[in-house]
Amino acid sequence: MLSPFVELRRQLHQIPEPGFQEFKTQQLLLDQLAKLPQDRLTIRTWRTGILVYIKGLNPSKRFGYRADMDGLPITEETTLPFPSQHPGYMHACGHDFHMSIGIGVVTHFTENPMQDDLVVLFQPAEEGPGGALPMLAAEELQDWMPDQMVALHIAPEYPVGTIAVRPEILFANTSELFIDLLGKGGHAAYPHQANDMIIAATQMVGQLQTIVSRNVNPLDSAVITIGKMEAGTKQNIIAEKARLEGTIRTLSAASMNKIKGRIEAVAAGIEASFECQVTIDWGSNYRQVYNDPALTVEFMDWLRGRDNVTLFECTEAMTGEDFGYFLEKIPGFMFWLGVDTPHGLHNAKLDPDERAIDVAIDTITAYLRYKSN
Ligand SMILES: CC(=O)N[C@@H](CCC[C@H](N)C(=O)O)C(=O)O
Repeated sequence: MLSPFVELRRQLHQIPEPGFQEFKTQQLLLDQLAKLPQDRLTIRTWRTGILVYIKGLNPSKRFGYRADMDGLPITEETTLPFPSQHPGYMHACGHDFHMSIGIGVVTHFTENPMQDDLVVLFQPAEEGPGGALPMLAAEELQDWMPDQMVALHIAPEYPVGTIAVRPEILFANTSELFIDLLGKGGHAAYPHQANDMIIAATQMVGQLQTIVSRNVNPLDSAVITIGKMEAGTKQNIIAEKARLEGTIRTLSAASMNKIKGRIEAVAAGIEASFECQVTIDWGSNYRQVYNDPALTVEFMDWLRGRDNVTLFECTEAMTGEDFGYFLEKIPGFMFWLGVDTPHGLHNAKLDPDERAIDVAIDTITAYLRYKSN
């Protein structure tokens, strides 16, 4: 017999939706919350997100757990019997897990209240454009602001039962990167009368790859990835336009500024050498996920005393997370939850082990109860 939270994860898995369009997801979660005893619950919605307040027995603090809600534009290639029903979209970053764990935590505390209050936030648009910052500013959250926050992210590389975490930086600073190149289109047979943006864009991709290798201190990790490239209309037409889409990751704000400066310099060089126009849009930017050192060390010590989980002190990762914005305002931490699958995050074959859902619910509820007493 499946746990109700695994059952919910399977339902959520079938309806991945883009950021701020999580309409079916929101409704499914609201339906689930409506089935719970309501005496300790207050529920608010904000855009496609949900805020849930669970009143404690004798509260002096307010804890927070955050789950993100959106899916990714990936066509699923798993062999699961409950695949995505939304063509071209998939929960390939584990947000279906994060949400079902959130409902598990709410369910636990509505049935077995702790001393303190708890706010569980279902936050839209983590993959972009970013829901954390506007949710933090939302009127609906102001009188429910937690004193301490916790969140998790599934980790394909660790076995089920592993929790990986570290004090201080866990995830990188991020900036999206959108580059539009505008030249002059023309006939394939008359290249001298045109400015070919396919050549300009491919040269630019090559030059961007020199920034991390030549301009950033090798001991200060950084990444520039171009994940999408678009240009041209037909094989015998010289492309007037090209577009590059990517992301920048750094472990320091200073490196982010330096990289952005270098990208602008590369763009100016491309403009001069190809007689074209290059426009840069930095899209959405996320702050690093900075785990509060004292709370994280305390959590790690507490984990060492538990026999159903193995603690692993990990290194920083170049992934991004807008949960960093919560941690900038509210002390807390994020941790990795082992889900043991050979396929990484953002992979069309990602198939996390569902046994991790109960491990997470059990760990978070026990930790919050420990902190609340
Ligand atoms: C955990 C994870 O995979 N998060 C995403 C966050 C994306 C931020 C933004 N859209 C960007 O691409 O910069 C990630 O790609 O790390």
